[in-house]
Amino acid sequence: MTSITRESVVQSIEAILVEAKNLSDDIFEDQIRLQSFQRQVFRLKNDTTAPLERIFGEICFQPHQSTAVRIALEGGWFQVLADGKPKTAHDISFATGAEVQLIVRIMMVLTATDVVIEQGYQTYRATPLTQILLDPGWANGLRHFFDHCGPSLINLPGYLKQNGYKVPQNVMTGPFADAWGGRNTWALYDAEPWRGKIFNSFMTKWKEGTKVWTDTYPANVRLCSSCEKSDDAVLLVDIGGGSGHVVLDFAKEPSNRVGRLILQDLPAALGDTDTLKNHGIEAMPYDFFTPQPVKGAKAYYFRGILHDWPDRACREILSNTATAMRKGYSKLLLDEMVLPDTNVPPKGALLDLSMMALETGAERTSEQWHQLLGSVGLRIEKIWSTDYGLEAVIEAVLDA
Ligand SMILES: C[S@@+](CC[C@H](N)C(=O)[O-])C[C@H]1O[C@@H](n2cnc3c(N)ncnc32)[C@H](O)[C@@H]1O
Repeated sequence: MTSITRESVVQSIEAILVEAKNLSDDIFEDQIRLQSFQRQVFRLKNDTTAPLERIFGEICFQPHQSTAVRIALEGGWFQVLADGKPKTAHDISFATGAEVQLIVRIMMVLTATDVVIEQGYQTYRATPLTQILLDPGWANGLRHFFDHCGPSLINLPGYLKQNGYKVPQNVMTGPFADAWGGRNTWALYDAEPWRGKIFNSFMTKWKEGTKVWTDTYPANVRLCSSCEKSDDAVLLVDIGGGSGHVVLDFAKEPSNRVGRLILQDLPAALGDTDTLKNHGIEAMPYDFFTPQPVKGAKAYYFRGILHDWPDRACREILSNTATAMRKGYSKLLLDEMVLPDTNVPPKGALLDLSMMALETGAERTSEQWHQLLGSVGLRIEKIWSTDYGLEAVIEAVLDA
């Protein structure tokens, strides 16, 4: 372990300054540079915090921070701050009915962690964070991770110990089912549809917050130009596409209208099929653990599906697709993360743990993707990727 001295702190700050000068004018525009800068700032902050302080000031108390945000969200307190003007605990109490002393105690956590600004004595102001949580989609993201993933995460250390510290492989007996009375995520959403709505609303929002897959993958060159020219020809099947936000987006581009577009999911997830029909998209109930009924499409597209499942289930899903693919013509497209082998950014690492807790799934490295696809007779032609692989499209074909 290298010891931290005043000199090494000064050197780190100088290195950070160089990184800062390399940021683009709009710092959020170039994510690669921003993440490299953030990593150095994060490391300096950690290096200059005593280890005991890190354990008891940060790690032990992370759940407390999310709990405080979750309470304020559900209590409607962020709504009261929405106009950007300072509000007292009494104002929030008057608007929401919460007791003043409770507001003061929870706000103490939120101001200490910079979620809310403390403007003066028992007086609070919104931050960009609280403004984001006013959006129902992002608020549902917090609900999803806290309410659905939370119990499974808290259960995970005991679950893994009990099961001999092995990667969970069975979704029916995995950590989520163990924490939720034997139900996996999809069974829970089925039994309590309002939870499924929370999840779907978050997924739709999440999609808005990330790159469009066709920014990473040149669909025009790789798919549209070689799609068969006949009325029956299927250009793209979006499998497990939820209510269809991705395929609807894809359909808006006239140059993508060179073949049929099909959306598949479980019946309950398909949503409003009239909107789809109006955009010329066919909605088709389909369970991806059964053989794919659409044969010989140009592309079979999965977004954020395989990271939900352990390897054995993925092999089943992929085999069901591979049998419908036409050799030398069809492509399998996986819109997924491809984790770097080292220095995985926090977003990738923490999502991987969420996938284990939520669905017994995993984020995968390039080698893991090669192995998984190779095991069912598929070959990766190219991984199209940006942002350290956190946005990637894996393009595969039937192996020779
Ligand atoms: C993480 S969401 C991804 C949704 C969409 N692809 C997106 O990126 O927004 C997983 C999707 O898989 C669907 N799903 C789960 N089990 C399925 C099954 N057996 N057959 C088909 N779809 C399934 C869910 O209904 C859900 O829409």
